[in-house]
Amino acid sequence: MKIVMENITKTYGSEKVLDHLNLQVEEGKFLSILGYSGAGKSTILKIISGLVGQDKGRVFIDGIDISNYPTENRNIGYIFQSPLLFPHMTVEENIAFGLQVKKWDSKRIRKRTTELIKLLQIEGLEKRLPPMISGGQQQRVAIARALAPEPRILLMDEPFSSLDSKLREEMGALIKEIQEKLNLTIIFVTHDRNESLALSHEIGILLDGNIAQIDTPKNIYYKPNSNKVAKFMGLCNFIPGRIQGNIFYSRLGEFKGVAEEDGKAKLFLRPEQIKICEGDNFKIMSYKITGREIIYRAKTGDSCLLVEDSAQEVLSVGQTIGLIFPNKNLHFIHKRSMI
Ligand SMILES: Nc1ncnc2c1ncn2[C@@H]1O[C@H](COP(=O)(O)OP(=O)(O)OP(=O)(O)O)[C@@H](O)[C@H]1O
Repeated sequence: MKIVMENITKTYGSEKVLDHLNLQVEEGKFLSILGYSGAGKSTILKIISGLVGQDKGRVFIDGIDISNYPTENRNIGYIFQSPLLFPHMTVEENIAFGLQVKKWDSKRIRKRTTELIKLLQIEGLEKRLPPMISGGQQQRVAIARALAPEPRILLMDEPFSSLDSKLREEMGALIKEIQEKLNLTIIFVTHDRNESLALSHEIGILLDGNIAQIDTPKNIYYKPNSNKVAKFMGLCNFIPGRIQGNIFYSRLGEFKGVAEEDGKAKLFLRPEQIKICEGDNFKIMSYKITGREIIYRAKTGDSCLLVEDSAQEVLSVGQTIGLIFPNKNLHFIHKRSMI
C-alpha cells in the first residue's frame, strides 16, 4: 500500500516539530527515516498510525484520505523500541490477542498464530511467558503480533536499538525477508546510518521539520543535495570552487564533471573516494584508526582533506603523499544548497 503525507504540520505547545512535511512511500518499499534525536521521526509514525493527530495536512493510503480514521481502522502494524508484550500471557497468547479482539474464530486464529511463529522463527517458545525469553526473541514476538491482523503497512520505531550489533543485523535481514515475502510497505525509524543504508530502498533525512532529501541509499550517501545532509550521513570533504562549462576550478586544480549549472559550488567527496599515491603535494597531519580503516587528515596550503585507506599499513604523521581524485561521478553542491 502506498503512503502519502501531504503538508503535515505538528506543533507540541510552542514547538513546531513538523513543518509542512511531504513524504511518499510506494507500495512494497522499505523507507528509513533518519534524523537527529527529537527531530520528529516518531511523530511521523504516530501521525500515520493515528496515535497522534496532525494540526494541518492529510495522510493518504492508496489514495484514500485516512486523516480522520481512528487507529483501529487503519490496519497498520506498529513496532515500538521495546516489545511491550503482555507479561502474563504466553508467546502464542500475545500473538493471538489482537485477533481475539477482532473476533476472529478460534480455528483461524490458531492457523495465523502458527504461520507467524514459523515466519518469525520462534518455534518452541509458544508456551513461554515474555520474561522467560531473550530481548531479541521478545522483539520477534512483537513483530508477529503486529503482523497478525495482516496489515500491509508496518511502522517500526527503532525496533532493534536495544539489541547487540550481531542480533541487529540478523533481525534486519529477517525483516527484509519478511517484507519481500509479504510485499509490505515499511517505514523504519533508526539512528543507525549503516542499518538504514543496508536495509532500505529509500532513505528520508528529516531536518528542521521537513524531509531534506529522500533518495536511494547510494544517492543519499554519495550525492547529498545539501551540506547538511552530507554532514549528517558521515565524514566528508567539501572543496570550494566555481563551475564554468562543466569544468570545476578550485585551489586543488581543475576537475571535469557534469554540473547542473555554472557558478559557485563545492565539490563533495567522501574520504573513501580519494586515493593515496606516491607524491609530495599533501602532508599527513594526523590520523584516526576506525577499525579496518584509517582516516588521514592531509594538508596542502590552506586546504585540509580527510582520506580513508586500509589500516593494514599506517603512514606516519609528517609524511608527504599524493592524492588521486576520482574522475567520474563527481558530485557538486551548488551555492543555494550550501547550508
Ligand atoms: N506528547 C508530546 N508532548 C509534548 N512534546 C512532545 C510529545 N511527543 C514528542 N514531543 C516533542 O516533539 C519532538 C519530536 O519528538 P519525536 O519523539 O517525534 O522525535 P524523534 O525524532 O523520534 O526523537 P528520538 O530520536 O530521540 O526518539 C521532541 O522535542 C519531543 O520532546
